[in-house]
Amino acid sequence: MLTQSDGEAFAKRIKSDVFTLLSKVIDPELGRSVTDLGMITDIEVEPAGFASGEANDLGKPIFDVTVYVELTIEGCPLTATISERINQVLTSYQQAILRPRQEVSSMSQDKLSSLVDQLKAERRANPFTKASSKTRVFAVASGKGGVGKSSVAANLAATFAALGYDTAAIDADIYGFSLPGLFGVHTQPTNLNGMLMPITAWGVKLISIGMFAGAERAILWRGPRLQRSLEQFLSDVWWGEPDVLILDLAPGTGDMAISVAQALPNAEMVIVTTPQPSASDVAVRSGLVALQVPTRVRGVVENMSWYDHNDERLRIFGQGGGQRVSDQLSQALGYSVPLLAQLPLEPPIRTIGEGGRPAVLQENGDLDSGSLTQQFVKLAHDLLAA
Ligand SMILES: Nc1ncnc2c1ncn2[C@@H]1O[C@H](COP(=O)(O)OP(=O)(O)OP(=O)(O)O)[C@@H](O)[C@H]1O
Repeated sequence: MLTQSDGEAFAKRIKSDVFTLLSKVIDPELGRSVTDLGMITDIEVEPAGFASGEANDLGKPIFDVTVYVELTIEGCPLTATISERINQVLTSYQQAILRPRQEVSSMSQDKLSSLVDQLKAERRANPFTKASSKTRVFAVASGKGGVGKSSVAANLAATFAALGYDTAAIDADIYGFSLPGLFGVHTQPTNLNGMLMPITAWGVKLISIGMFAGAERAILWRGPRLQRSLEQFLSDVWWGEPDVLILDLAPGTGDMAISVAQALPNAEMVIVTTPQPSASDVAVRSGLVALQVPTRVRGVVENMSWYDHNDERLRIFGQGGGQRVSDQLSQALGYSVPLLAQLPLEPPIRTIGEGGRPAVLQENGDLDSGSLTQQFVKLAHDLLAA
């Protein structure tokens, strides 16, 4: 039996232990612990008797623990996740049985502003230009529209994430955005005093102009649009420090790739084409941008290379486009630009993609075991290898 003073001393120890345990609860949006973010404003611990139920808990002291949580914004969509994580930490405590309770409120405007200022001060405007940035940036480009550039970007991002890499993706195709649809995102990013939280879908942190409506979209569209919206996505979104950043560029041969190379000097380009000359000729031109700006073209992905039908391989769009782009870019740029993958025409890429899930993933979010997925896994590894 605990005396009253033992009980008080124990409660004090529990309070400090709980604070330490909560320092491991990470806010899913900001990627920082709830204690670092000042979200835990108090912890109250009250003795509540002794356990008499389950055999392995018999005799353990019971405490009611109230955690006062201040959320960064009211109605934060991830409140339930944060609450659940806090409860898990409390119920896993070994030395006593803790009965958790949470008092949830939201931060005052002043506290929120200073938190956002502090977070902003900790990073440069565009975190990906830092010499120490560990993020590999892959910009997926094509000359022509409709060749499957966005599908390749989405499936590649989902593959990296499913392989365990911290992965982000920017839909830089502001006029023809498609990543929200391909990832099944229908919500608007949280705006934390001017800092936007990317939306995580299928393990990928995503941002797209398609996620914004009304005034927010209007702001992103102002000014010299392409350059500015990309810069805003890079500097106003809280990215943390992902291992991989995928950009889905607008189709075309000019401005966008130059903007990307200026904003992201480490960006490596992946050119997507289909086999036919009308796509591959213009794909070569999109890669030649690397002659004007210091960016490296890492390789070519040929999409819709064939369609397997009743044991017959049909080359619906002809053949040779990917190899042609690879040969011509290698020659023009003076280094090897390999043909990294040839992907089949497979209806599930479209049907599953249109349903809001990258086709390389199963419904539970794990990588599928099919040959298409294996090709994306190989592509992901090859891109990281050099
Ligand atoms: N390998 C494939 N097999 C079957 N369908 C595909 C394949 N790749 C892409 N698609 C489908 O083709 C259409 C065009 O693809 P996607 O939007 O990815 O192309 P895009 O090059 O990004 O086009 P845009 O730049 O015009 O947005 C989509 O409906 C997509 O689902």
